[in-house]
Amino acid sequence: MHPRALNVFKILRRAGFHRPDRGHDGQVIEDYRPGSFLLTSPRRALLATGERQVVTDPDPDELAKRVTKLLVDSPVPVAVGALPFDDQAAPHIVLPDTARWSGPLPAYPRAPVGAAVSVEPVPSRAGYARAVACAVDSLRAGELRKVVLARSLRLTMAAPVDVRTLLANLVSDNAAGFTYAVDLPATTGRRTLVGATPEMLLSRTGTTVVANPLAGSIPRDQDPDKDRANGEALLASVKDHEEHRVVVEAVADALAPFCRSLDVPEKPSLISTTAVWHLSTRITGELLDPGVTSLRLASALHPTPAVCGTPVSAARATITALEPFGRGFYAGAIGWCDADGDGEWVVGIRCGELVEPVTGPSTMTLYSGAGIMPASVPDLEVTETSAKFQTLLRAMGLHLDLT
Ligand SMILES: C=C(O[C@H]1C=CC=C(C(=O)O)[C@@H]1O)C(=O)O
Repeated sequence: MHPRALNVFKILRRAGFHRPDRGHDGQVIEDYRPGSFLLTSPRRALLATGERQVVTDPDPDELAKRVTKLLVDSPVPVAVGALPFDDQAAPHIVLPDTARWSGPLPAYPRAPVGAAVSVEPVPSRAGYARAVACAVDSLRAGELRKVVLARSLRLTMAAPVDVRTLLANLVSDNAAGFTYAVDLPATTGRRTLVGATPEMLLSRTGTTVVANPLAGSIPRDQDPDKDRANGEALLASVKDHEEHRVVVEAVADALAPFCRSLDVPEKPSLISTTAVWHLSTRITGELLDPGVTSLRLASALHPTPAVCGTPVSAARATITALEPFGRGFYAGAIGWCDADGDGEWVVGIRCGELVEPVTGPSTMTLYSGAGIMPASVPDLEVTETSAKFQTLLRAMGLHLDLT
C-alpha cells in the first residue's frame, strides 16, 4: 500500500470508520448505546456514535453545502441524522465521532423490551375515522388530490425501554426493511426515534440514484389464502393504484431536474412486510451533476406524498388541521451521506418516539398513517393504520387489541 494511503487508512481505522464495501464488522446492534445512530438495510448496517458537530440549516441547499464542506476535512467522513416532517423544525444532521459498517445483520434471539402501564390512542379510533371522513370531503371538493393522515398511540412504560433489544427484534422481524434509531434534539432527558421502515426514500451511489416509493396498502392475514387474496385485491384496487401514482409522479418530478436519465416503471409491484402489503415502484436515475449529494437529493424529495400529500402546502394545512399532535420527526427522512456524496435515506415511518425524561416514566409514542384519497373508506383506513402499528407493537412484545 502507498505510504500516504496507509496513513489515511490508519486515521480512518482510528476513527472507527470503514467503507461499506470494505469492513464487515458485525456487532453493530450489540454495540448500540443510547445516543447512537443506527441504520440497517438488507445489504449493510451503519452504527455512528458521538456528536462532533450538529448541522441544522433549514435551507436544503445550505444544509447540503455545509455538510459537504465539513466532510472534506472530517476524520470520520460520513454525516448521519434526520430531516423532520414538521417544516418549522430544524434538520438534525450530525458529524459523529465514530462510524462503523457491517454487512447484513442476522436474526437475533427474541427478548422482551418492556411493558406499558397505559396506552392512550390520540386521536381515538372514532376520532381518526372522523378526520378521514373530513379529508375525504376536501378531496372530493377538489382542493386536494391526496393527503396522508396519521394517528398515534402514547404508551407510558413501566420501566426504561431497552432500545438495543427493540432494535434486535425489529431487525429480526424486518430483514427486507430498514431498521433505525436516531437520537433527536431534546431540551432535557433523551428523545430517540426508533423504527423499521419498508420505504427507501433515496440512495445515491456515484451518479446512480434509486428511489423506491411505496403507497397503497392492505393488511396481511394469518390465513395464507386470505393473505394472498388481500395482496391480489391490492393489485386490483383502482383507488390504491391512483394513491400510488400520485407518489411516483411526485418523486419522478422532484428527481427530474437533477437527472439526465430517469427510469420510471409503468406499473408498481407488490411487496410485503410482516404487517402489510404495499404497492412499490423502484425508480432509477443518472445524475446530471455528480456533485449533488444524497443529502441534497433527500431534501428535494422529502416529504413525498407517501407521508404528506398533493399539493404539498394544502396537504400540510389539512394535516395540521386534522391531526391532534405534532409529527416532529415521524414521517421525516433518516439516513447518511458520505464525503463522496453517496448515501441512503429512508422514510421515517413504522416507528415510535421514545421520550426518557430526567425523572418520571418513559413514554413511547407510536405513529401510523395512511394515504387518503377521494374514494377512501374511513373504517378501512382505521384497519390499515392498526395493522401498521403492529411493526412496533410486535417488536416490543405488546399485544394490544386495536379493533
Ligand atoms: C404514512 C405511512 O405509510 C405510508 C407509506 C406506505 C404506504 C402508505 C399507504 O398506503 O397509505 C403510506 O403512504 C405510515 O406507515 O405511517
